[in-house]
Amino acid sequence: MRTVVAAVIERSDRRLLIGQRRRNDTSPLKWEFPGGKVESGETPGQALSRELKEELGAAIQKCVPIGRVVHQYAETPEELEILFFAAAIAEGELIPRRFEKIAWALPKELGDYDFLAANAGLVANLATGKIKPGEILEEA
Ligand SMILES: Nc1nc2c([nH]c(=O)n2[C@H]2C[C@H](O)[C@@H](COP(=O)(O)OP(=O)(O)OP(=O)(O)O)O2)c(=O)[nH]1
Repeated sequence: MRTVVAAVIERSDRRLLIGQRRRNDTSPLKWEFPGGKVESGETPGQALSRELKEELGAAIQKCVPIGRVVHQYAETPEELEILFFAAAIAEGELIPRRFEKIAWALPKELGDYDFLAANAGLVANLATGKIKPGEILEEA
């Protein structure tokens, strides 16, 4: 089983950062949270920091686990364990290096985006306010 880490980043206006996969990626043009596969020798936290730097030029300041999903996509052989985190990043411009595009969406707008299948449960919990990443980070 391959482990993937992904970050839910909330801005001061409550919007969440989401990224659209590129046309030539697996699951083309689907939306996801920034992140990627944990490489050997890395902790999940280290992998999250590396991915956010690579994908967006962003520096993680804090992260707290908010969910775990095991999912197998039909088009890929490996089963995935996806670890979701609420994360805070340092202020500064984001440079989308690996996404078709990025967006800042209100939780209630998340349903308008075509997310990867494994994200359905988390997206529902964010959209209904059952999971509030900003509050979770503040309380941690
Ligand atoms: N970054 C990220 N990946 C996710 C999320 N949800 C979800 O199912 N995934 C899946 C998509 C990919 O299969 C895998 C992340 O792999 P990756 O982004 O590092 O690498 P990749 O697209 O090159 O992987 P691959 O499928 O082409 O092998 O996890 C999510 O919210 N964020």
